[in-house]
Amino acid sequence: MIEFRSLGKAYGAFDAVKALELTVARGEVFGFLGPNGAGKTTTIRMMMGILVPSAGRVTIAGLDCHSQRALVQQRVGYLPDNPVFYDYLRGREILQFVAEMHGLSRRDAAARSGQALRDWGLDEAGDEFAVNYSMGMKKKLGLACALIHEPEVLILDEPTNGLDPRAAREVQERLRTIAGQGRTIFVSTHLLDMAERLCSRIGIIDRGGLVAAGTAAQLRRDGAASESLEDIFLRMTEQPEAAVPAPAR
Ligand SMILES: Nc1ncnc2c1ncn2[C@@H]1O[C@H](COP(=O)(O)OP(=O)(O)OP(=O)(O)O)[C@@H](O)[C@H]1O
Repeated sequence: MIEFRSLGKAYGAFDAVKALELTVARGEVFGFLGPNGAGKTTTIRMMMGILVPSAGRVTIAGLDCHSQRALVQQRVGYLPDNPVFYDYLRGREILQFVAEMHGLSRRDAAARSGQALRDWGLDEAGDEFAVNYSMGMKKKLGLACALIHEPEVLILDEPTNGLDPRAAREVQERLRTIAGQGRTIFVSTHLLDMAERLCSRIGIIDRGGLVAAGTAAQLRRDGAASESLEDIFLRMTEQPEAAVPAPAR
């Protein structure tokens, strides 16, 4: 469903993403894990056609994410790492706008927006301007926008970043319900417990390169059942010892 073939992105001499080779199957919930600066957002932006790869390609349902990005965007729902809304629009109007952009009639868009507000617990805030929304409400509105056209693939960049534990739990529970509906989900996260609970397979990216991919059980060293996902993550993204500067004479 999602195929990365030698995908790379360089900024000058710096490789932000290096020769990424990966296949995500239809219906899979794939967790994309990596430390800060590993290349997760860069990869996701190439999937959405908003960054041009320096090498290789990524396809979704056989469509090239760069040259066929308009077709890809019809099939994909996307939550950016930092969703930005028109401050002077109300939550309901934002959903209506996004739904109509996806080709729904005004009446269908209104019905879908109302349902989305109820699904995400934003019903009472639907007529409030988005500028007044809390971080948690903005993320929920972003997820509702990503799902409004009922896409078969969801690409989520840090869906629980910046949320308090209760809001994070609510979002995770909704995502589990959505995952149960058979959609293909590609989700980047720092939250290892979320990856463990939500994802059928996990990929770990470090300094631009994919260092491992598999189920949590497959990633455990030599079948060490006691190794937590956190242990695996720390082991695979270990930094070389920092050079100790020579003492000044
Ligand atoms: N326009 C740019 N020019 C140069 N370097 C960039 C540019 N955009 C990103 N980078 C670098 O590319 C690397 C990967 O960044 P990216 O945002 O993809 O990481 P990330 O895994 O999403 O990190 P985080 O978890 O902190 O959001 C970082 O080292 C970043 O500084």
